[in-house]
Amino acid sequence: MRLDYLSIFPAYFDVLDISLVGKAAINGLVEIHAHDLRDWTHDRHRTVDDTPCGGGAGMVMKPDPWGEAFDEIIGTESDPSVHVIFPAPSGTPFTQSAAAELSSAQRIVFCCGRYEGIDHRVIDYARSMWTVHEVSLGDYVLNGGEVAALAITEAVVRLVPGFMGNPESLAEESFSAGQDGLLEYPLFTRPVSWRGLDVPEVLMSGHHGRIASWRRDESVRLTRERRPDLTDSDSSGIH
Ligand SMILES: Nc1cc(-c2ccc3cc[nH]c3c2)n[nH]1
Repeated sequence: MRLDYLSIFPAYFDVLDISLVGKAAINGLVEIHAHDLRDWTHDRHRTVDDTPCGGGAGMVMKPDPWGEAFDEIIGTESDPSVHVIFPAPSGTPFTQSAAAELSSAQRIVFCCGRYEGIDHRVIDYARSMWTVHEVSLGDYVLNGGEVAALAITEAVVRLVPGFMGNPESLAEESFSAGQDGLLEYPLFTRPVSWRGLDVPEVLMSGHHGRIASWRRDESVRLTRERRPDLTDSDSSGIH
């Protein structure tokens, strides 16, 4: 899997060399390429923004640098196997199932906006050429797309076959299919007693049936408390 990042702050992605994603890069599972959008400007000030047509506050990212960067990084041929991701507050909420789908992609290009956003024709052009995803991380506003791109990268790459040492651990995580789309149950480890707080006895019983039942009940309880929106979804085991 090749991952490209287009941003006016490409140094945001240096952290990928440190994290587990960096390990995957060393193992050849993923290739990471960060690019400075200003490399595709031609004026002395390396301008990437301009005032919004129709007025309004702030600045909008000009289409020209994006188009020239696309030409060089992706190419000028249409290819639906290339996934181009635009993080945006107006995007479709990013989910674990979206991460799972993207984990089989061979190429993902992250377009990280700044200012008030990117000229919409950039997205329209990308849609005419590649598979485009406008995604939101959640109902809050960031200053740009970089942090969202990092979060999406981690969610996707950890699902790439061969990345996780123990793929079985993926099955029990929140939102995973193996968890029936429920939130993960509380976790405990040694010491059994810590500052007057004890591990639930059932987990020390060695009775696997009771442990499984306790964990299921806790997942259902937590999901009902914190994410009632998940309790009606087809993937959840509760209705
Ligand atoms: N979920 C979420 C995405 C964003 C986001 C994404 C891109 C840009 C570009 C300028 N501001 C941005 C904000 N905020 N919150």
